[in-house]
Amino acid sequence: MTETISMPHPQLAAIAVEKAYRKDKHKVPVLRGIDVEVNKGEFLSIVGQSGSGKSTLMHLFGLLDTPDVGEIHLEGQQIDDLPEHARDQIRNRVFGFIFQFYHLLPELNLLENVLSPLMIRYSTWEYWKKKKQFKQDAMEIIEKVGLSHRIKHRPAELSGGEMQRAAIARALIAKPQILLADEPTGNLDSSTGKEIMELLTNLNEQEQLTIIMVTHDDLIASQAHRTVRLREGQFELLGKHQSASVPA
Ligand SMILES: Nc1ncnc2c1ncn2[C@@H]1O[C@H](COP(=O)(O)OP(=O)(O)OP(=O)(O)O)[C@@H](O)[C@H]1O
Repeated sequence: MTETISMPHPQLAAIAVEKAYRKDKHKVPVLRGIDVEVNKGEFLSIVGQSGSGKSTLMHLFGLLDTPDVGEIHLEGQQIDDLPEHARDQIRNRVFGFIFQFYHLLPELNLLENVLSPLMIRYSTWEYWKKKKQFKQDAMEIIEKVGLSHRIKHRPAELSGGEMQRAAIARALIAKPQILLADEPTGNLDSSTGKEIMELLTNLNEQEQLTIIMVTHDDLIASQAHRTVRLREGQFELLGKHQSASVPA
């Protein structure tokens, strides 16, 4: 009798994913058969030339868009074909997003920005009932990203690095399992970028937070466990970095 060994599923996977956009009457292929598996606790970086489809792939992972062909799986289950409300729930509860230009709300202070995902997730009544706990959680996260001295500041009163830290705190308040970071250091000088990378690496190592990061910068990319390069709509595997261990 042959014994079947069931392998654990990767946390997130793209399977034979294709995506094209329409420009005038033409179909412009961007992703032409992407296969990638990401394990829990892994830090993956995605590099590639401008226009190679990095953000498109992140949008597909985070259920902000759907593939034309292929599937996105979470813990072995297809998620790209779920009804919209189920996709919304997964997007809000599983994924955290950070972007190159932070996307903080200018009229809210830092603490309010960090709390904003919870204001959206819960009804007004539920939010007010749990507000004390939420505020305490937010203060802990703000301390973790090193911004306790800035809670009343609005985004315009923060530096670029501080705004990115605030955006990271806002992503963390919803306790995501996977952080999708699109050019998180793209708007920062190199030493501030290094500090943000230290913060992301700590979150990955200490909290087993899975991170998928898009970057133009090979040096930044090399701090992840593994880098994949998008070229002509497909992945060119670059392999594991020597310096970091990849969770099984
Ligand atoms: N909504 C859209 N409609 C039409 N074309 C799009 C759309 N989004 C992206 N594209 C096109 O798809 C291609 C890939 O875009 P994408 O933003 O994924 O690339 P990228 O690798 O992230 O680029 P960059 O590094 O410059 O941010 C580009 O040619 C872009 O113009």
